[in-house]
Order: sequence, then C-alpha cells, then structure tokens
Amino acid sequence: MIKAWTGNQIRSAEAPLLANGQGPELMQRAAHGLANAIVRGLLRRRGQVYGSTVAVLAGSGNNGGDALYAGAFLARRGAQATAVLTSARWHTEALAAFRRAGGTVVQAGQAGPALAGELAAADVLVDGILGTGASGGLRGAAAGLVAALQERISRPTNGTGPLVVACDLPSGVDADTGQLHQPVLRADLTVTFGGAKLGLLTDPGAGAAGRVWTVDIGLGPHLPEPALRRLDPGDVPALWPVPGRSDHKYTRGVLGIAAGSASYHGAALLAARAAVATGVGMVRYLGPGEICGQLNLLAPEVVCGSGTIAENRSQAWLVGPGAVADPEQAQRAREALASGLPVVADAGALDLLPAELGPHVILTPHAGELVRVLAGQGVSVDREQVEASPAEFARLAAGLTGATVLLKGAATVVASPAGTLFSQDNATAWMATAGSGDTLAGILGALAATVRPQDLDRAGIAAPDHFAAVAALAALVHGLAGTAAAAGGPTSAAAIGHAVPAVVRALLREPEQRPGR
Ligand SMILES: NC(=O)C1=CN([C@@H]2O[C@H](COP(=O)(O)OP(=O)(O)OC[C@H]3O[C@@H](n4cnc5c(N)ncnc54)[C@H](OP(=O)(O)O)[C@@H]3O)[C@@H](O)[C@H]2O)[C@@H](O)CC1
Ligand SMILES: Nc1ncnc2c1ncn2[C@@H]1O[C@H](COP(=O)(O)OP(=O)(O)O)[C@@H](O)[C@H]1O
Ligand SMILES: [K+]
Repeated sequence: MIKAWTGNQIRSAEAPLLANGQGPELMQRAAHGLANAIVRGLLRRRGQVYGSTVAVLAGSGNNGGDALYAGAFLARRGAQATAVLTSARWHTEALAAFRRAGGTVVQAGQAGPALAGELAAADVLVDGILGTGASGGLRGAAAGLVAALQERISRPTNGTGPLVVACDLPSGVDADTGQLHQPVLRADLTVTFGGAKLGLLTDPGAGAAGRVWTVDIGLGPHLPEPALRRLDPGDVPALWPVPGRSDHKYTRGVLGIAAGSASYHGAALLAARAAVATGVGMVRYLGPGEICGQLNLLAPEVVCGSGTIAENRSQAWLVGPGAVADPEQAQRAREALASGLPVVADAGALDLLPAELGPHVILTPHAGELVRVLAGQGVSVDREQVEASPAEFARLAAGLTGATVLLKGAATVVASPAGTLFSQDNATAWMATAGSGDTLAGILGALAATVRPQDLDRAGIAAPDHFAAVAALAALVHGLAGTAAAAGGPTSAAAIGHAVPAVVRALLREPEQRPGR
C-alpha cells in the first residue's frame, strides 16, 4: 500500500523534530536523498556524473535549501553546478555550502532573456523553488522563468531535454489537492521527503510530478493516518476473493446486472463479459430480450432472468451502463439502490439516485457525470473545475450523497463518505476509448459481489472504507488489464476485459512475477 499525506500533516510530523533542533539533520537527509536520485538519473542517461551540467532553481525557503545542498553534493562529484536564485532571500547556509563546493550563482531577477535557454540545455534541472510552504502559484521572477522554461522544454522529451527533478513537489502543485497553479515545470521525477504528498498522487498534480520517489527522513513514527492510499500489486493477494474447496457458485457470490437498453446493447455486453472474466459465482442479467439473445452467444455463462430485483437473488447489483431512456431499467436501478445490497451505479443510474445512500452504493462517474451528481446535490460546478481538483470533488460528492464515489480519469480517485481517499494510477491513456468504463463497471460489480469483508478487515481497512477499497481494487485491475491489453499500442474495451484473467493470475503469483513491478 502506498500512502500519502497533506503538506500540513507532514509539517506537523516534522514539528517535534524541529523543536529538538533536528531541522538541519532532516534537511541533510532530504538533500542526500535528492542528490542520490539525481546521480542515478545521470548515470542512466550519461553514464557518469563528472562533467554533467546541473542547474538548481532555488527559492527563498527550505525547499531551496534542500536543492542547494543537493547541488553542492553533485558539484563535489564533479558536476558543473549553477544555482538560479528566484527570490531576493535564500537559505544562507545552503547557499554558502553550494559556493564552497564550486557552484556558480546567478539571480533570476538580474539575468537576461538568454537564461531560460541556457537552463534548458543543462543535463539536469532541479526545481527547488517552492515546497510545502507555498501559498498559491509562483510569482514574480520565478513565474517568468518557469513560463519561459515551459515553452522550451517540450514533453515528451524522449531523453533529449534536461532531466527535470522536482524537490519535494513541482513548484505550483498544491500538496493537499493536486491542483496546479500555473506556471508549473513538469517533472520527470519528483523526490519527496518524509512521505508522499497527496497532490503528487492525484491529478492534475500527478501528471506534473512524473515518477515519485519518497525519501525516508525519519518522520515515520510521527506520521498520522494517511490522507490518501494507493493499492499496489502486492496488496492484491490478501484482498482477492480466491475460492476455497468448499465454495460453490452461490457462496462465491452472484452479481446481478441491469444494464443496456434498446439503443445501447454494447455497454451491457461489455460489463457482463468483464464480470465473468473477473471471476464470480454467477452473473444474472435483467434487461431487453434482444440483449439476452446476444449474451447467449457472446457470454453464454450469463443467466438471463426476469421479474424484479428482489426476485433475482444476488449479492450485489450493477445498474446503469447503457441504460438510457428505458423506464424498466430505471425501475430496476431504483429498486437495486433501495435494496440495501452493494450496488455499482454507473452512467444512466447516476441520474436516479435517491436522497439517502450508504457507502455500499458505489457511484462510478467520469468528470462530466460527477458534475450532474453534484448538481443533484445543489452544487454547481463545471467539468473544468472537477478536472482541476478531482480528489476534492470526489470527496465532496461522497460526503453529500453518502455513497462511495469512484471518479474515473487518468488517475482514478475513490472517496468514501467517511472522507478516506484512494487513488489508482495503473491505467494507460490508450484506455481512453468508448466502453472502457463499462468494462470497469463489470470488474467492480464482480468484486462487490465476491470480496469478503473479513479479508478487508485483516488488511487493516476500516469498515466504512470497505467499498472504497473494493473500488480501488477494481481500478487497479482494470488499469493493469488495460495496460497489458494495450502493450504500448491501441486497445479496445473488450480487449481490456479479455486481459483480466491473465492479469489476476499473475497478481496472485509469487511477488517477483507480479505485473506492475
Ligand atoms: N521543515 C523541515 O525541517 C524540513 C523541510 N524540508 C523542505 O522544506 C520545504 C518547506 O520549506 P519552507 O517551509 O521554508 O517553505 P518553502 O516551500 O521552501 O518556501 C516558502 C517560501 O517561499 C515563498 N513563497 C511562498 N509562496 C510563494 C509563491 N507563491 N511564489 C513565490 N514565493 C513564494 C515565501 O517566502 P517570501 O515570499 O516571504 O519570500 C515562503 O517563505 C519542504 O517542501 C521541504 O522541501 C526538508 O528539508 C526536510 C526538513
Ligand atoms: N487518459 C487516460 N489515461 C488512463 N485511463 C483513462 C484515460 N482516460 C480514460 N481512462 C479510463 O478509461 C475509462 C473510461 O471510462 P468512461 O469515460 O466511463 O468510458 P465509457 O463510458 O465509454 O465506458 C475509465 O476507467 C478511465 O479511468
Ligand atoms: K519544488
């Protein structure tokens, strides 16, 4: 499990150590971790540190201090290091150490327009302007310089531009929400201290942070419960509902699906096939007869039922994919939502939510659908606002509806109504294709019907967060299946579902053979 904290949580954890006079020691640990990560990057790119050019953008606070000490370390290893001071104030001891190591110093405010070009030609560019002490976005000379660098350093660089390394977090990323205050210099690698910051693991901050590497500076015993968690492949065996010898199809769990409508068949087919691929005792389907006919051919494992939700005994329901303008499917969705059973409510069902929901109802909107869910709660936002701060709005929607909310995106965020957050970043942009969400809904439905609460308890997940963890598990498997199906190229929603069994099989194998490692 990967954990993340808000900037304030990390600062509070540091407080007792700072009060003990351990501040300088913490900074040395942070700077060493940063320098070591840069050394590894340089060795991979150039084969040596000696003779490389390193530019350090240093702000006025401790973030600048970390970056300057790391620059000093690299200068002593033979790098040609330049520090650009972005403020009229700086960390005095760190700058003195940087000079002693042979580093060159320039003031951003006094440099000419050629500076950005020179910096863009360095082997490594360290962003040490703002850390957890930031308020808002970059201002003044720092803002001008970073905007000029943004123009010069195009992404992806294919290894040709500088290795951009963010110190603690990319300057301008909000540590607590992942919001971006432009301009932000997108990093290849973020070296973060004491614990990952929430804003590095949720979009859009995650998109600006590149790979995130956490340096242990000894805050562990002082850290509170994390503000956000991420399941990793190693968490899957403990949570996965592996059937036992005494199981039969009804003890494993039955998923009922009320999806599809006269005009949308595909969503039901994709969701049902993904549920079967995920492994479930049985899938029961309720919906138009023509879709049943197609299921008989394409997923003959699925049992077509008739009658009401109550008459089709299931451990969980998936309602809504492709269920548009169909009063019978709407009635089934309403009945499922009132049943007290775990329900995954997607697409069409998101417009049918009753006033009272519980955490056992998992809403699976994309950003546009979340706008509608929030409007139903009297909150007026637009899609851009949701995309600018997905974790914040997922949590708001969970709090207002009382349901668990899985908000789809490049990084998928899950919020429990208790305020707990998960974020999964296992997907690839090749998965941005129609029907990919229906496949996720099928995977999640199967897991909602089969994951055992005692396994979640044993993994240390508190009961109010059980369904959030199940949703995170589904997003993890969906992302890995999509990444495997794409294998670096185009894929389809059906192919994502098709890849699920092999991915799960590999996840349940010995650690060294797991995907995503
Ligand atoms: N605490 C510790 O022991 C350890 C901390 N560590 C490190 O310290 C970092 C936190 O350091 P910090 O608290 O000094 O804040 P930090 O982010 O460097 O700078 C804040 C200064 O920037 C300024 N400023 C603010 N907003 C601005 C803006 N929008 N645009 C422009 N300027 C702005 C403002 O200064 P002013 O504007 O007043 O000149 C303010 O004082 C943390 O991220 C980690 O890297 C590690 O070494 C481990 C040990
Ligand atoms: N850029 C991206 N990177 C990674 N995953 C993505 C990206 N865009 C979309 N996805 C994933 O693809 C799926 C799309 O879901 P959705 O928008 O509901 O599609 P549909 O309704 O067509 O099935 C979600 O699981 C989402 O997380
Ligand atoms: K920074």
